[in-house]
Amino acid sequence: MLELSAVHYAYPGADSAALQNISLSLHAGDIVGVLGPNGAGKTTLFSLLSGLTQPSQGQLRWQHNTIRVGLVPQHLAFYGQLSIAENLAFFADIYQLTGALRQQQIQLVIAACDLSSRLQQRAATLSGGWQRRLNFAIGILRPAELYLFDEATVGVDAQSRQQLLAAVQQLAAAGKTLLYTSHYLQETEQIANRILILQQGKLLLDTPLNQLAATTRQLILQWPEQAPTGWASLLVELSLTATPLAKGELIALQNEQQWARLQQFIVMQSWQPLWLHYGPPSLEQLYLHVSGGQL
Ligand SMILES: Nc1ncnc2c1ncn2[C@@H]1O[C@H](COP(=O)(O)OP(=O)(O)OP(=O)(O)O)[C@@H](O)[C@H]1O
Repeated sequence: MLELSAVHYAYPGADSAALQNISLSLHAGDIVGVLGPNGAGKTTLFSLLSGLTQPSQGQLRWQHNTIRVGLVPQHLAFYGQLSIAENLAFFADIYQLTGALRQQQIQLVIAACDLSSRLQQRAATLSGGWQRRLNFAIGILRPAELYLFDEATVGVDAQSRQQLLAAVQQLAAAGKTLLYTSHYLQETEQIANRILILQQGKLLLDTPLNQLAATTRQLILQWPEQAPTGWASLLVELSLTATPLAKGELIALQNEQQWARLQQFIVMQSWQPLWLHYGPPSLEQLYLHVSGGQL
């Protein structure tokens, strides 16, 4: 649906690039959790995907000519002096929604974000969590192929958050593509089927999540300096690929036999890995290791 190849972006006058050499493909039905510490480049990536900025180098290629993008921005983007209902009507006008589709979309987001009890309340007088829900509703009001959620649930109470996550999952089930940033790793783990990890503008990891974790095992290991002789050729023999991490490497295994062969090799060595984890890693474990410990 969308391909980024070798995308690079530097803000005018900045010393270093906010995004460097980002290549990835996005597909219908993907819920992609985008993780990275503050300043990693997540919001910049969303600006490029929503067309607000253009890459300094590299290309974004859409499968179809017109792709509509729904954005739930990190900063609240509605009119405080208008009520919830007036804000929804205003943005429906901006998105040029008319007739039955307009009514349908407005009703859909009111239900998805549980807004019905305060439709007439001025947005400025809502609590922080309610304002987030309105912000979320406006972002998904527009029928789109790609939806971007940037810290969409900050400050929302646990029950309402589950409702918003359910709305995200419904969009994916309807074949939409979603990118989702959150510093709540459990939340990302709950909904994402794929994880991107960014750090200092670089894409450190792009890996499938839930279903893969249930059916396959991942090995994360770190040799003291370099891998022993024979390690690389054993990986080739077993048709395995090692993805380099900030510390060590990650290898996705398809069966227990592969793990048995690797174990056999590891125990025979005169030096052992500094770090080794085998199994379906929790997202937090994976993330902390890949990013070198920065949340
Ligand atoms: N308007 C701007 N002008 C110059 N530099 C910027 C601008 N916006 C962001 N940056 C820089 O670009 C880099 C990436 O920032 P970005 O906001 O994309 O990170 P982020 O991963 O979304 O962070 P956070 O988790 O804090 O929201 C940072 O070094 C930031 O200082």
